[in-house]
Amino acid sequence: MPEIDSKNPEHPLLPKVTAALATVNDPEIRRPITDLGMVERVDIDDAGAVFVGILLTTAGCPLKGPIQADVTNAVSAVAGVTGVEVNLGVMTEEQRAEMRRTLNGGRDPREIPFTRPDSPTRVILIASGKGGVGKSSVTVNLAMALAQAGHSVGVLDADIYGHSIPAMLGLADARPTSIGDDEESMILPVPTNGIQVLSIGMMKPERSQVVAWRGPILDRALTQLLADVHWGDPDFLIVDMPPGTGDVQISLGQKLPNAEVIVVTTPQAAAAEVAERAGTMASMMSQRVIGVVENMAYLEVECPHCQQPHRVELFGSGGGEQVAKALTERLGYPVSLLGQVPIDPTLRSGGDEGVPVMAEAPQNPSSVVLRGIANQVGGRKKSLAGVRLGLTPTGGR
Ligand SMILES: Nc1ncnc2c1ncn2[C@@H]1O[C@H](COP(=O)(O)OP(=O)(O)OP(=O)(O)O)[C@@H](O)[C@H]1O
Repeated sequence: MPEIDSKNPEHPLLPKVTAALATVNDPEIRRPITDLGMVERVDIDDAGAVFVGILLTTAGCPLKGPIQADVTNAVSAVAGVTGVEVNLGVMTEEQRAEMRRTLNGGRDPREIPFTRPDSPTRVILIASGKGGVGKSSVTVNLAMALAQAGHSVGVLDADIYGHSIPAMLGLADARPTSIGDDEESMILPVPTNGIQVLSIGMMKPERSQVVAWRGPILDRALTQLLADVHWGDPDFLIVDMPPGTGDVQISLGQKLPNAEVIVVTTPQAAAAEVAERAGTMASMMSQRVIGVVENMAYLEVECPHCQQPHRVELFGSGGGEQVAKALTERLGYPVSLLGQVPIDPTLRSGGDEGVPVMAEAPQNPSSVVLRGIANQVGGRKKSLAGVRLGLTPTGGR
């Protein structure tokens, strides 16, 4: 733990106050503020009044309010403390560099942490053949269901054309915090609904701007989103891919050869055929397709005659099954249909309003199916099969 200055280091309350401060996590980094060098000083007077000096990474830190409140609450709860004053300051460039070193844990700052053989993170790419089939909706709600089941989850919106994840989570205007503004800077994903989120859309200076990256620039941007971001070794990184089989698929295929892929399709045969191509592409990049989600599978309506719920298959049927079967044959291992998500107006309105159905209506049929998919995905342990162990052969030349 970095040193904490104090006017009265022998004060009997100091160890208790320090221990209380160690229970406060930075909301973006999810580590104790005491480990991060954010507690600059703690002074305690004879009457038990505590003064805490906190250093933020940037003056405009969007979470300074919650940090100040958490510190006040934690210190107030210590027996013998009669008052708390929290002063917020800002780190120097040297202090920020020290924090980055702590967060990096000694690894090369340009290394993609998810390719390390000992990475605990399962990277799951949500892919589709066509746009508009519900890939982003599945990404957000699956991530939230995994988080609700107790997993730590990062979400990366890599859909350069339709980065809709921020709006779906009510983060349309959020901008991630950057620790430092030089070559070595580190970006912190935005915390919301128990998940950590970063989107290509958040890196644009303005919402209305179009991302027109291709080739090497796109490749570099994707590397940055994986390597220069403090993802903090979550259990899962769920990546919303652009539809189709283009530059991002190739680039992420090379950067994340051990990623797993879920293919999203709608029920009609034409969509299913395109979805098969997305699965085949993933396999060509040495990624493993772990299942298929059929979205907008049916609409449940109450029959005016018998008053029982009936399923209306608005977009046909069988697409998910067809993709799972075709990929099983083509890839030579079982690819199952993980679930059929019904059409749900709350899922749609929740996406538009920035409150995902998993938060707003966790008992809706669409939430129940998506939670079932999360249970299937989350129940499996990270497999080391096919993982490159990063061993360098010795001997020879
Ligand atoms: N099961 C569903 N029930 C009702 N509406 C849905 C459902 N799934 C998705 N939608 C709606 O369909 C639209 C497209 O969904 P979404 O943005 O998730 O698709 P996408 O495949 O990510 O699209 P894109 O590739 O363009 O980003 C959104 O308005 C979303 O709210």
